[in-house]
Amino acid sequence: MEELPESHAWLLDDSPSFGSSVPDLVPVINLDDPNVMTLFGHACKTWGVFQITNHGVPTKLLQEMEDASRKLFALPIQQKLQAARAPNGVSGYGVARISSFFLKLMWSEGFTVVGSPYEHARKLWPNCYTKFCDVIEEYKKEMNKLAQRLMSLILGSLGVTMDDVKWACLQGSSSALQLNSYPACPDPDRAMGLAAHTDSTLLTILHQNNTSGLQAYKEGIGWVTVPPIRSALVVNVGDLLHILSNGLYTSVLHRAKVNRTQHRLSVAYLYGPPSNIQISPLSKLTDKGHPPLYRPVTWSEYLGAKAKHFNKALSSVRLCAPLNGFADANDHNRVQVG
Ligand SMILES: C=C1C[C@]23C[C@@]1(O)CC[C@H]2[C@@]12CCC[C@@](C)(C(=O)O1)[C@H]2[C@@H]3C(=O)O
Ligand SMILES: O=C(O)CCC(=O)C(=O)O
Ligand SMILES: [Fe+2]
Repeated sequence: MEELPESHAWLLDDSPSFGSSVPDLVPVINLDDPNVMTLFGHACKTWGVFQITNHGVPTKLLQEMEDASRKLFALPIQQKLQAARAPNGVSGYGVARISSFFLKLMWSEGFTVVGSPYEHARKLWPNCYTKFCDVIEEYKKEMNKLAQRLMSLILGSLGVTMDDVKWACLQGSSSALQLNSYPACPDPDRAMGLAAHTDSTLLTILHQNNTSGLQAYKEGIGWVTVPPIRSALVVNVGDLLHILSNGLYTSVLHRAKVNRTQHRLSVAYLYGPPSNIQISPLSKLTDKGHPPLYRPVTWSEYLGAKAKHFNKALSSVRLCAPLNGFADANDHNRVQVG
């Protein structure tokens, strides 16, 4: 394709936007650093996004996941559509589910895995789906282990232990895997890979291939690129952690831009609590002067709120107006989202 179709041309007015020469960089935290807990707390408070190194996930597995994803998106469209996400379903192939909130189309395709990948993988490769499924299962296992470790550090940085949060040690936490593909685009400045959003998770662990595109929004600065670092994974604070920390750690608004020459791939591990556990601000963080700002909500209920209200979902579970008069970061009224 030589020209961007009008259906995909976004009217973007989001300056200032910084590339790699930002005055302030997204933190990169070495998990072996003796100060890791403090560094996590600071990054969650000031950015809501950071990169981690020495995370222990085998490089080979990250590469296998990337290869499996590339293989999937390289299939002919008719074959991918065999595994299309059902209208009210969550798993399968399709456009970003937030697409319905925007007039323009995004320059991307996705594949979501909730639970077992077998049903959809069989439709993609009727005779050879085992390798794909094995990689997905192994990836989910490693990511779950890492997410529990990150959660323990994040709770620690809030002065809380995993024992204080009864569900945190429970097996059966819910998760989803989102494979994203952003083909090279003839007019990347006017296109949008994945529109600005926050994740509904506790936290998201993102692996991006060697092509930049992920941007995070920082109050007072604007859109900042999160550069791909080969050995690093990106961690986003999601809306449920925002609620759990009573707004101390803010869920990060982020988006994916596209590239003129390179095909970009990313794999997001969306980590949440067991689906029917009520999440509310930690009692250790609230008192008379700091009342709980959000009502208890389960992950399933919150995903429903997100599907209905999108960027107003966090406000929809808010109990009282913020004392400082500012809207929630997620009520990104000042940031153009579509
Ligand atoms: C668990 C989930 C979070 C998610 C909706 C989903 O059911 C599965 C896909 C997830 C994802 C990935 C891309 C961005 C996002 C906003 C979307 O449209 O689908 C998130 C959803 C979310 O965090 O709300
Ligand atoms: O592709 C990216 O960098 C972002 C993906 C993302 O935000 C998501 O899957 O939720
Ligand atoms: Fe996201």
